[in-house]
Order: sequence, then structure tokens, then C-alpha cells
Amino acid sequence: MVGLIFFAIILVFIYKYAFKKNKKPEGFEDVPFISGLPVAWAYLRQRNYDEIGDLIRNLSGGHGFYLSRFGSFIQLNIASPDYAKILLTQSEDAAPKSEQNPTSILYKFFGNGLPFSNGDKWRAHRKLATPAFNNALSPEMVGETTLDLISFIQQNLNRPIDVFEIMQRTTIEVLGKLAFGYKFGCLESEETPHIIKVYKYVISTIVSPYRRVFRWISKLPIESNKKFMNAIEEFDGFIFDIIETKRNEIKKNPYNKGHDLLTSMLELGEQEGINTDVKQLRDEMVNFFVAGHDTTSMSLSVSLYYLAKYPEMQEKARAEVINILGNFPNTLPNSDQLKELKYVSAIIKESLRIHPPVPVITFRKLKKPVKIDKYTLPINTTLLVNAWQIHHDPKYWENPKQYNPERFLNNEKRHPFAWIPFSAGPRNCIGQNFSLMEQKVIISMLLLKYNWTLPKNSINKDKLLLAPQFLLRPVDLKLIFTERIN
Ligand code: HEM
Repeated sequence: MVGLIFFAIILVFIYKYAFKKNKKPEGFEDVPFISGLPVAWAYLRQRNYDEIGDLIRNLSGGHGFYLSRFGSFIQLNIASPDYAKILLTQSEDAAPKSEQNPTSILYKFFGNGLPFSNGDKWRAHRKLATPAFNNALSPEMVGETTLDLISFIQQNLNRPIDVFEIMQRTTIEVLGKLAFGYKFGCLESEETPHIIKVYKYVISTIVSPYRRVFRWISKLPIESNKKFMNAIEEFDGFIFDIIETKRNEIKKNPYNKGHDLLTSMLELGEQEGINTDVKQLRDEMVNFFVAGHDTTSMSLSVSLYYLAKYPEMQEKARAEVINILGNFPNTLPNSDQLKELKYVSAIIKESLRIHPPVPVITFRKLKKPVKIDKYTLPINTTLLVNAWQIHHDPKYWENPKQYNPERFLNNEKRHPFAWIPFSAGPRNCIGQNFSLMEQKVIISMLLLKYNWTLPKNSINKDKLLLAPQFLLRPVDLKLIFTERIN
């Protein structure tokens, strides 16, 4: 019976998508329209993200933008650096983020943190968070966490190890210290800390392709939705406790300055008279936590994968690191040395180009008309920027499917909006510099200590398989680490 109801719902859904007239807004008759159906179908079948990217490119004919529909909403997708520049450099008030529906599954967890807020609230919190990030740029802290990663890998030498999982463990530890000076213990044993299991459960529910395509599932009074809300409550309790503890620490000892984001934001909030109520701080911490670690884990995994696939690149990167840091495993790089790691930097940039962890930059809704090329986009147009399409456009990238860090070394002139893994303009990624620093420290320390290869039977041998989620992640990516002999 349940199966039958489900089947009927799918039929209605297909009917809505396939047969509802794809009416283009006036003036956009020559813009390609991509029906949501083939893309939603590819998501549901969990096709490799590469294939979804190609599907969109084929359907849009490589046009600088295309229309698509999700449910009853028609949105404009930008797939050209010129158009991305026009949208992303609009003032915050002209092209704010689309308001989240308070009943949506996304809002329930992310709330109104920086990535989702607008107007004065966003401005006040961005003002608090920016200096907090500058204070927190500490390669030493990341280096010390990488030493814990190295101890973790030592227990798993010479056998396939899930690289995304160990990068997640590492970036969660870094994030815990960066955001609120907290040690989760993810690198102390194979056992995942309970609160991280809770977090992973919440995220896996949010990114479930079924829930993303059939949004109403999350509104049903079913057991899995209750479990989801209980998990959010438990995670919130954990964050609220941390905020409370920090506030008390600052009161007790106002001169003992911590360098974590939460402490800096509480202190600065006090100085500047900016209200930092506990719910808003909770939202910021949750967003830093989510935005800050899965993205960086993905990017690190991609770099480690290509260095395993192309051993000559691994050797070249190692030679550079040895040249700058010396041939001593467990050396912690400092900021000056990191600046000199040009090839390692190019590897990271190329990884972020070829598989941007955030392939689609989220919805904006226009508050004033914007002219793009010959089109005037009216107020209330909903837009997305498809970073993946821009990063794979042969007009801007020679051989876009080829992994080639050299393209970032030869100072070749390119469109400033052709590489936008961190978005751009006023709503760009606030953690960009931190993440780039973190990746350089981790990769250089791993290069000093280990060689790594793909297992012979790796499913990723020919190409990296990527699960199509809101944030990309590799599928079953395992690598074998062996200790280097100096
Ligand atoms: C490789 C790593 C990262 C990538 C690829 C990345 C990518 C992005 C992108 C594309 C955006 C814009 C999102 C949108 O408009 O839809 C963004 C915003 C943001 N990111 Fe990152 N990010 C990374 C690391 C981090 C880190 C380490 C943190 C914090 C610890 C962070 C915190 C944020 C926040 C708070 C925003 C919202 C900024 C605002 O709207 O003012 N990100 N990031």
C-alpha cells in the first residue's frame, strides 16, 4: 500500500515536471530551458557529479546562462564568468540571499547564520567575524593537529584508508579549535565521538537526495523526522554549553585572551555594542562548523587523490616542500614558509577548480532590476551561479577535464571570475584564507612524512567518483600511506 502511494506521488511529480508548460519569462525566449526532470533523476540515481555537469552543459548548449525549474520556481542559472561578475559584485542589498523558509529542513539546522542572513544582521555579524578570522590564522595550531593526524595514520600504514574520513576527522579537530577552542578527540581513536555521530546523522538527513527533491517528506509526522529534530536538539545543547562556558571564562578572566572565533566575537561584540544573543551565536557556530570542514576535507581529498594518481606531481611537490622546510618529518611550517610553497598552492587551486566543493553557489533574489548582456532581469528573479560549469568552460580553461596544477604557475592572464570556488564579492567565503593555509600545512606535512598511492583495485583509478550532494564528496576514496625513508 505504502509502495503504491509512493508510486502515485512519483507519477504526479513526473507529470508536474514533464507536462507543465515550461513558460519562459518574457524577454528570455532565446535562453535555453533545462527541465528539472533529467537533473533530478540523475541526482536520485546518484550519478557521478561529473556526469551531471556534462548533462547540464549539453542541455544548456554551453550558453552563459540557462533557465531551470525546481517545483514551481523558475530560476536563472549563471554559467559564465562575465555574468557571475555582474551578479556577485552587486551590493548586498541589491542581490541578497534568498530568504530561507523557516519550516524547511535546512533552516531548522542552519538557522540564520552568516551564509543565510541578509541586511543589517548579516553586516553586523560579518563585521564581528572578519577580525575574528584574521586573529585565528594560526599555522601552528593546524600543524599540531596534523601531528595528531600523522599518529592516526601511523596505526593504519600500508593498508587502504578512507581518505575523506581521515580528512574530516582532521578538519573537524581544526574547526573545533578554530571556532570555539574545543578538542573533539576525532584523531585519538578510531571510534567517532558521539556528538560527531549526531552531527553526521543531521547532515546525512539534510543532504538526502530524496529529501532534496521531495521536500515535503520533511514535513510528514514520521519517526525519521522526529529523530532528526531530536538530533538537532542534542547538537544545539552541545553548542549552547560551549557558548555558556566561554561567556563564563571571559567574565572570570577578561585578560586571558583566547584566539578562537567565539571568544573574539564575544569580546568584539561587547566592545562594539553589537548584540550577540545566544541563538544568533549558535547559528554562527553551526554554520562555521558545517561550512568550514566538509569543504576543506573535500578539497584536501581531491589533492591527495591526484598526487596519488600522478606520482611525478607528488615528487615535484615533495621536492618543493623539502627545499623550503628541510627534509625533517614532523616539521611545522610557519606563515613565511607557506608563502613560498608555490607548487603546493597551485595543486590546491587546481583541485578547487576541477572539483569545487560547493559546485553551485546558493540562490540570490534580486531587489532591483539588473542588466546582464541584453537581458534585463526583473525584481524578484531568483539566480544561482554554477561554479562547476564556469570551472569547466573550455573558453576559459584549456582541457578543463585534465588535472593540471601548472596552469596556476605560469601567470597566464585569465578572467578574474573564471575561478570562484569561494564565490566572490561581498558574500565571498569568510574562511577562504584560513582554509588555504590549513590545506597547505596539512599537505606539506604529509609530503614530508609519507608516500601515498591508490590501491590497485581502487574504484577511482580512472576518474574520481563524486557523490552529487549540496557539498561534493568523493565516493569510497581509499589511499595507501607508506612511511618515507629519508
Ligand atoms: C575549501 C574550503 C571552502 C570552500 C570551497 C568554501 C566555499 C564557500 C562558498 C562558495 C561560499 C559562498 C556560498 C554562497 O554564497 O552560497 C562560502 C561562504 C562562506 N564560507 Fe566558505 N568555503 C570553504 C571554507 C570555509 C571555512 C574554513 C569556513 C569557516 C570556518 C567557511 C565559512 C564560510 C561562511 C561563514 C560563509 C558565508 C559568508 C557570508 O555570506 O558572509 N568556509 N564558502
